[in-house]
Amino acid sequence: MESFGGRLHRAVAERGPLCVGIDPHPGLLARWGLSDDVNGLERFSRIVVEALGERVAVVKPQSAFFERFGSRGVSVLESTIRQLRNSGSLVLLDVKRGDIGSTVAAYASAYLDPSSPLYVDALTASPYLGVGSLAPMFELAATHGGGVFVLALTSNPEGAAVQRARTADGRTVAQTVIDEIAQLNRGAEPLGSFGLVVGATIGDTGHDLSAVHGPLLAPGLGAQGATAADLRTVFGSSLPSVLPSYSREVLHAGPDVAALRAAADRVLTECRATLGGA
Ligand SMILES: O=c1ccn([C@@H]2O[C@H](COP(=O)(O)O)[C@@H](O)[C@H]2O)c(=O)[nH]1
Repeated sequence: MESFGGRLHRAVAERGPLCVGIDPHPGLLARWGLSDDVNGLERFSRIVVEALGERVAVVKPQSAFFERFGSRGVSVLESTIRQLRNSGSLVLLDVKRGDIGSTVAAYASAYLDPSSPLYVDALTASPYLGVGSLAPMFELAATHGGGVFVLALTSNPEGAAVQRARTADGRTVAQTVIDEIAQLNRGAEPLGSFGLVVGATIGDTGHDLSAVHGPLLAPGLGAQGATAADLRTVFGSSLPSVLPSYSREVLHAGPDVAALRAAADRVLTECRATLGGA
């Protein structure tokens, strides 16, 4: 069985370093002429899958926008995940799960067990109950070739107060997360399956990402103000591991399928200009 890191490495080589989010904001549904209900949600998601599922390396549904419609919204999420998997893109569910270990084991079953209706290639996880509490996710991911992206330095300004606080040994909280994920990826080839979320908005924070050897998901591009050129400042010598992530910047181009594809191509070209020479 191929690891998630291996599958991601191949997908990026074939399709380019790009993750596009499915974030059906109420404002985007209105902009696309869709109703702010489950029917609008389903139509929105289908259009994104049709436009990008066969072209983009990774598609990242944002669970919150599906959950807000209750069980019918989660049902749309399940079918969107299925459609994406059939179209060939890797599915990264942005759901930021984290809890005590025994509950994390249930989250792991929900998202990383191939028999689950919400089975995805990878999910986002929160380390604020301790990175060790996420162990059941790491274990199930390793068993089934899945991936986990752990929040390290998030793109929102509020994150810094927690993530850049100093621990007893002088490292920041974020650096302890970075170092633990680096340990998990040791020896993995061609790329580890355990990634980090590092916002493209954060500037040069002096954190050392050089040993991570796993994918670095970079949200915050476009709508949150960061540009592809900012990736160089944030990631420095770790640029080759960066997976740039855009949601609204691309989704604003919809609902026209050709326009969505053109927007994804444009941001990919911008990212390649920075990452290409990395
Ligand atoms: O640090 C983080 C972690 C996750 N996100 C998520 O990414 C997208 C960003 O959407 P844009 O429209 O491109 O701003 C969204 O789903 C966030 O929840 C993040 O922005 N920052």
